[in-house]
Amino acid sequence: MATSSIANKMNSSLGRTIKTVTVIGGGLMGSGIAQVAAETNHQVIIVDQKQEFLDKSLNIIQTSLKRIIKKKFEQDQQGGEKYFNDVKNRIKTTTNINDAVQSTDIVIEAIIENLETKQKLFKQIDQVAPKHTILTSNTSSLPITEIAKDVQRQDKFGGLHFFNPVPVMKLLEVIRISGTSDETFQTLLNFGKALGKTTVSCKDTPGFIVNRLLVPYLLEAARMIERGDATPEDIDTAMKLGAGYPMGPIELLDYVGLDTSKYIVDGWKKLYPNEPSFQASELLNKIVGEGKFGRKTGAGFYNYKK
Ligand SMILES: CC(=O)CC(=O)SCCNC(=O)CCNC(=O)[C@H](O)C(C)(C)COP(=O)(O)OP(=O)(O)OC[C@H]1O[C@@H](n2cnc3c(N)ncnc32)[C@H](O)[C@@H]1OP(=O)(O)O
Ligand SMILES: NC(=O)C1=CN([C@@H]2O[C@H](COP(=O)(O)OP(=O)(O)OC[C@H]3O[C@@H](n4cnc5c(N)ncnc54)[C@H](O)[C@@H]3O)[C@@H](O)[C@H]2O)C=CC1
Repeated sequence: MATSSIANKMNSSLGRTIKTVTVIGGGLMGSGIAQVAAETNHQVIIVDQKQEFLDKSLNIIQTSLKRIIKKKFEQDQQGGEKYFNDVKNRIKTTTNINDAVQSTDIVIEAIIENLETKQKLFKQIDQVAPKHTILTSNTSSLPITEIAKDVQRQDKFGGLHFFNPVPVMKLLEVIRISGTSDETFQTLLNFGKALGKTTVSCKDTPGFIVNRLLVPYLLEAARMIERGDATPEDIDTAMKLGAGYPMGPIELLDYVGLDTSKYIVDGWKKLYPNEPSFQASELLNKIVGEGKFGRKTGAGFYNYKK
């Protein structure tokens, strides 16, 4: 029988309790992470570059919360209103990173998928955050070890990879690097549980578990369109009805964001140029070049504008 090299279960009493959470980047993922953290009684601060992005983030959270409350408090309007306000009151926003990390237990970075930008950000945070603060990245594809390259507190660094939409998807991939202490790793596993997620762990390997399998599949679907093998609609219908996936691969590319998908492939191609399943899709590059990033911009492979 195979034995697991990355233990996903340790002594849960080893970890510390996370009470305050700083989410950097309030886009698709950051807003979902902030929402789930606030819904599970954590105090949350979201940081983004401009107030308008923070306003957009709060809008995403409010829309999602309303969907949840509609079901959860179907017969209890007052309870629903209280839940909505309580969650909202646990979330603050700022454009000042240094302020946002002053007294936080954990930083979850969910900014653009670019190695240099993430490295620069963590170098800055490492200098200003309190000693006990754990630093994590929600990267889809970049090595956590590389992201943490310029950080002194290697023992308090790890990967927390959430899935889109965060309030719905139950999985959290928890990644440790060689310097991550047992206490930090256990704290991250406990935190995942506190967020209501099921945790899995793997080596700091490209795409971790899910994206290592998912992204090559998504890219091959785009290449099928390029080759004229099938239409986007038929590819999506085929994978939904023939393989039981909730979304077809082309719909899912639009849902993840075509810009983010391109960053993932570009990053992998740079780091692993000879890996055949990490080759770019010309069609994906062309659509991104036209400024169509998928659902979030109203157009991608499909058009979402009404
Ligand atoms: C790129 C990376 O690094 C990693 C990734 O994230 S890869 C992407 C991973 N995500 C996926 O693969 C998503 C695949 N798609 C799905 O699972 C589903 O299509 C979906 C959950 C997104 C939507 O489900 P659906 O059945 O098509 O639509 P819909 O009926 O609107 O939603 C289903 C439920 O989720 C809820 N929901 C959907 N989105 C929501 C959101 N943002 N917030 C709150 N609730 C939401 C709905 O209210 C609904 O709840 P009930 O069934 O209890 O009524
Ligand atoms: N979209 C997806 O399905 C998933 C994405 N991820 C990862 O999460 C991260 C974020 O992705 P998305 O939320 O989809 O992107 P997004 O484009 O929706 O949001 C990114 C946000 O970060 C902000 N930002 C960029 N640089 C910043 C900086 N230096 N400081 C503060 N804020 C900054 C942007 O203004 C934007 O609001 C990426 O690393 C991505 O690979 C992980 C899981 C799933």
